[in-house]
Amino acid sequence: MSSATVIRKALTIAGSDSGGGAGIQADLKTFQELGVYGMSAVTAITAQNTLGVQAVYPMEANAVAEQLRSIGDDLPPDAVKTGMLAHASIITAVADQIARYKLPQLVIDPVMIAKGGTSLLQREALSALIAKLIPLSFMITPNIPEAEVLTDMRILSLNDREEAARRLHQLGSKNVLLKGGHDPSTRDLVVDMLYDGTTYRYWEHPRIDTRHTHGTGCTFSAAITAGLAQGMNAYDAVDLGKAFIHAAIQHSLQIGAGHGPTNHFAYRRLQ
Ligand SMILES: Nc1ncnc2c1ncn2[C@@H]1O[C@H](COP(=O)(O)OP(=O)(O)OP(=O)(O)O)[C@@H](O)[C@H]1O
Ligand SMILES: Cc1ncc(COP(=O)(O)O)c(N)n1
Repeated sequence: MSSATVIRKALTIAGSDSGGGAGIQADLKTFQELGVYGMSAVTAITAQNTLGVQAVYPMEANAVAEQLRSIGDDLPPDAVKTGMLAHASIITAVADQIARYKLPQLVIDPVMIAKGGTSLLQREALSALIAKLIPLSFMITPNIPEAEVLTDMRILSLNDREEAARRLHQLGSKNVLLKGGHDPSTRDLVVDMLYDGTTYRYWEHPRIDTRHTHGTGCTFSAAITAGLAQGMNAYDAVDLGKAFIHAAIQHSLQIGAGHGPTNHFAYRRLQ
C-alpha cells in the first residue's frame, strides 16, 4: 500500500458477541473484508454462542461516551453504524457524541431481539431511539418486526412496507431499508426495499434454505456502512451489502450445535 493511499475508516457502536457471529465481531470482520479500517465502541458484553444468549452486561453510558470521545478526538470515521444499544442512557450518550463530533453517514440497525428471543434493547429505550438517534441517521435498516414496533403498524404486504417506510422516513432517517428476511409472504424470495423519500427500490434474491443465519442483520448493515465509508451513495452501498450478505448466507458456517454464523470470508473469495 503506497503512503498516498487513503485509508477509509468505519466505526461500529454495538454489543460484543463472544461467539463471534453477530455484533461488534461481525461488523469488524465485514469492514476488514471490504477493505475499510474498523473501529468500535462497545455498548454491552454478551455471553453468547450458536445456541443463544446466556448473559447480557450493558456498559455504563459514560463508558460508551468515552470510547466515542477517544475516536472522535483522533480517528474521525467516514461512516458509522449502530447495532445493539441496550439502554436509553446509552442511546442518549451515543446521540450526544454523534452530534458533538458531527459523525457522518450514520446507519442504524435497530437491533431489538436476538434470533433466540433474548431482548437486546429495553422497551423504554424505544422513545430515545425515535426522538434522539433516528433524526441523525443517513439510513435505518429494520427487519419487519422492528419496523412494526417503530411504526406501530402491522406489515403484511408490500403496500404495508411502503407505508411503514414512509413513516420511518418521517421520523427523520434519510433512507429507509426494510429487510425481508422475516417476511413469510414472499416464500421462496427475500425482498428488501430502499426508500429515499421519493423512490422505492427493490432487491429480490432466492431465499436460501439454511438455519445458519446468526448475525445476518449485523453483517448486512456493516457491509452497507463499509460502502458508505468508501464514498458510495445509498443505492450502491445497499447493492454491495446485498452481494456481501447473500454470499455470506449461501456459504454460512456449520460451527457450534445451534444456529451457525454467516461466512464473512465468502464474498471476497468469490471475487
Ligand atoms: N434465508 C435467507 N436467504 C437469503 N437472504 C436472506 C435470508 N435471510 C435473510 N436474508 C437477507 O439477509 C439480510 C438480513 O435480513 P434479516 O431480515 O434476516 O435481518 P435481521 O432480522 O435484522 O437479522 P438479525 O436477525 O441477524 O438481526 C437481508 O438482506 C435479507 O434479505
Ligand atoms: C451483540 C449482538 N448484537 C446483535 C445480535 C442480533 O443478531 P441475531 O438476530 O442474528 O441474533 C446479537 N445476537 N448479538
